[in-house]
Amino acid sequence: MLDTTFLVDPRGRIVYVNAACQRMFGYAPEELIGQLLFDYLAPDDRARTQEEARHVMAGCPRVGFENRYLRKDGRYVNVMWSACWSAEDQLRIGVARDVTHLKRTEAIQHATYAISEAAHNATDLDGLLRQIHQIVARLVPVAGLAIATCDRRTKELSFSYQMDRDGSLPVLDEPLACQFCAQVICGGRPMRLPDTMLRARSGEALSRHDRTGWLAIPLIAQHETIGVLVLKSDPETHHSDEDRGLLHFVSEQVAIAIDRAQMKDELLRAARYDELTGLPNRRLFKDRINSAVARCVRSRGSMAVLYIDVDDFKQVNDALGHATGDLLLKDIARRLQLCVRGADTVARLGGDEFVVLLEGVATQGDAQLVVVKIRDAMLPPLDIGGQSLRIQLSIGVALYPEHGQELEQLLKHADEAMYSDKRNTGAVLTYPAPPNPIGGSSPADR
Ligand SMILES: Nc1nc2c(ncn2[C@@H]2O[C@H](COP(=O)(O)OP(=O)(O)OP(=O)(O)O)[C@@H](O)[C@H]2O)c(=O)[nH]1
Repeated sequence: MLDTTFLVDPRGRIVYVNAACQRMFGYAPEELIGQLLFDYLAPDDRARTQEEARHVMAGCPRVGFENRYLRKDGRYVNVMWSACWSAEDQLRIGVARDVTHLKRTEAIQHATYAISEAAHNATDLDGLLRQIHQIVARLVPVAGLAIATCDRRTKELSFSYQMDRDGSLPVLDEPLACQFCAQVICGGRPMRLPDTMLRARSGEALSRHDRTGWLAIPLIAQHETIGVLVLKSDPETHHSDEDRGLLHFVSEQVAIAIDRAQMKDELLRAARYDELTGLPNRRLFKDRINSAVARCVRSRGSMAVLYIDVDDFKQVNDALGHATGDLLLKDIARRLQLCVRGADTVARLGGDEFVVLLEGVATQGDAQLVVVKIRDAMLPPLDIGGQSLRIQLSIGVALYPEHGQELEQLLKHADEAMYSDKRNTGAVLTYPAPPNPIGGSSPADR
């Protein structure tokens, strides 16, 4: 028979079981007869199974109750029961069907569906990784989970997500974890953290804590390894071959979901940030200034906009090359950011033009304090490949509401003020710090 038939007395003791139990539970009939069936139950399923047995013994035959038992080899078997009570014999008659395979298929289907739903609904990569943790934890025993992802451009590996069961703690110390993940990426297949690597870290015999199991599965999307899924398991519940099979299958869906989320994040970032400097671009700046205007209208607040242009920047490109010009722009962006508060916005409009949004600044005098700070920050020359570059900025200020009550008016005023500043100061960009202005550009020329 494919199914296992049990006869169980009112106390739950097995009175009879057929030979099919050997295949399903790993025990021969003589090993089970006389034992309590309850003792073989998965601990999590005990309470509801007792409840179900009471029901059956009250004279309600049932078909379709499911629970799990621990086999002799330590694996779980999923069982579906048909059971009834014989009052005459004072025996519970149960026919057990092995539905482990069915359950596994169901679990894979659920996980696949849940992952694609999470990929669809998650607003960002962080949210997606949190949901993936929950989905994996429903599939196999997980004490903690980490996800390492490769940077698309640099190919550097870093941990984008690490979480223990209790919601805290980095999962594995970082250098060891990176070394382990690098090995998994090279091998291209799931791998358990070898004890030798743990010993190399602790330098002695492994403690119970160190015996925690670590299983890493490469995340492969479009034939490329994009990261590694690292699972922590308690010393008592190392992942079985079946768990590994499940994880291997699910990891393919996880990889696709992460790949898509990364791409979406990148597209969103590219649409809002300047690639060279990492500063907000014109579009994001407009959003920020519009929100700031709305806040000012509500709270009768004030703000200032600084329009900044690098004097004679073209000559850096012409004389020292575009790459040097790029480095200079990056350094200017960095220095500008150091001059303002976290709540302020520094953005690059394009080329050598930057803007700064200073919320809560009401007067020309207050804005000028920041202008002076910025000019001071640009005083130290930048050293690029032995070239000492000095720069000068032209800066124009517009105040809300004095010079405009909306974005375009404010930018126009600040731009005009910047040109007026350029006319007044003249260009003094020098490299490698010679005394004369470059290229004969005089304020009158512009
Ligand atoms: N290296 C580099 N140069 C850029 C980039 N974007 C624009 N530029 C260059 O920046 C220069 C901008 O020059 P302008 O603002 O027109 O002129 P300028 O030399 O700064 O002169 P003034 O503005 O009158 O002081 C042009 O040569 C552009 O080609 C960039 O991303 N990297």
